[in-house]
Amino acid sequence: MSEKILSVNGLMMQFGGLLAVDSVSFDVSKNEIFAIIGPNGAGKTTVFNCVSGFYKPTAGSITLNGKAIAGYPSHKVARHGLVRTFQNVRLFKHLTVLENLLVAQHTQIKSSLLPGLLNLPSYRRSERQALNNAVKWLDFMGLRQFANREAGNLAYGHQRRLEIARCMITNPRLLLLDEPAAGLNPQEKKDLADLINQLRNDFDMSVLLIEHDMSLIMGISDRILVMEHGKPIVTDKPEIVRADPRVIKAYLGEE
Ligand SMILES: Nc1ncnc2c1ncn2[C@@H]1O[C@H](COP(=O)(O)OP(=O)(O)OP(=O)(O)O)[C@@H](O)[C@H]1O
Repeated sequence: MSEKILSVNGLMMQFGGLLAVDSVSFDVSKNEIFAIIGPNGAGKTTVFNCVSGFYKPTAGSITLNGKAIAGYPSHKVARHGLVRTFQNVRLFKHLTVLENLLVAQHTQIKSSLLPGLLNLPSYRRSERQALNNAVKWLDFMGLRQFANREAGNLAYGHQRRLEIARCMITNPRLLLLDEPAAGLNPQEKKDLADLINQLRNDFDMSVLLIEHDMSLIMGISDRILVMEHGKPIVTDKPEIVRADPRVIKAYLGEE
């Protein structure tokens, strides 16, 4: 577990007079599940937004698979193999479940306009491939029976799984999950933990996640970065983080 997929060094993000992220550095290795935790307002989402291209950091470097990506827009970051989910599920709610997975692939299909207009075999082939891929992911996520339902009408837990499927269908090297357990019931949380582990094991990728659910985090993370007031406190294995007096102090009164 040594090859680095992501390296963040000296990351800073300032909003007016507020330093929301201050000197944050960490690496995510190949096949690693890496979590960022911390009390509300610690700067976790801001780190995510910088890494995934939604914010241009004030300072610091972000390297994805050897490529410097700080300041890249999110679609370009995605093309380099980093995709993310959001705290509030973001799907095309009026499209069907299947259509959501087809649309996700269209950002990747490289065919030019002409083959599509002329309905050439190369175009039909890539459309067929996209459909097969979508069905594969519906099966994997246990969502096939909902293929033709509007995404916005799915149960919340299923919407979350669809959002993850929409990320996975682009074959990411690094998947960012922003509070994936929020709003899930205990059984769905357990299924989510199994799913995250399975994705990491079966698809040769890494996972970076933010989560408030401590039992989920402690159960699945290889390493955890704890932040407080924009600053990193400690980065280590779950059992060490759990016993660290600085972490306990940061969380006092929260848990
Ligand atoms: N776009 C923005 N403009 C101004 N301030 C912001 C912006 N985004 C975040 N902040 C501020 O930066 C700080 C860190 O916020 P951030 O959302 O990153 O924390 P967090 O650790 O993700 O919190 P939570 O666990 O509640 O989601 C907060 O004080 C927040 O108000």
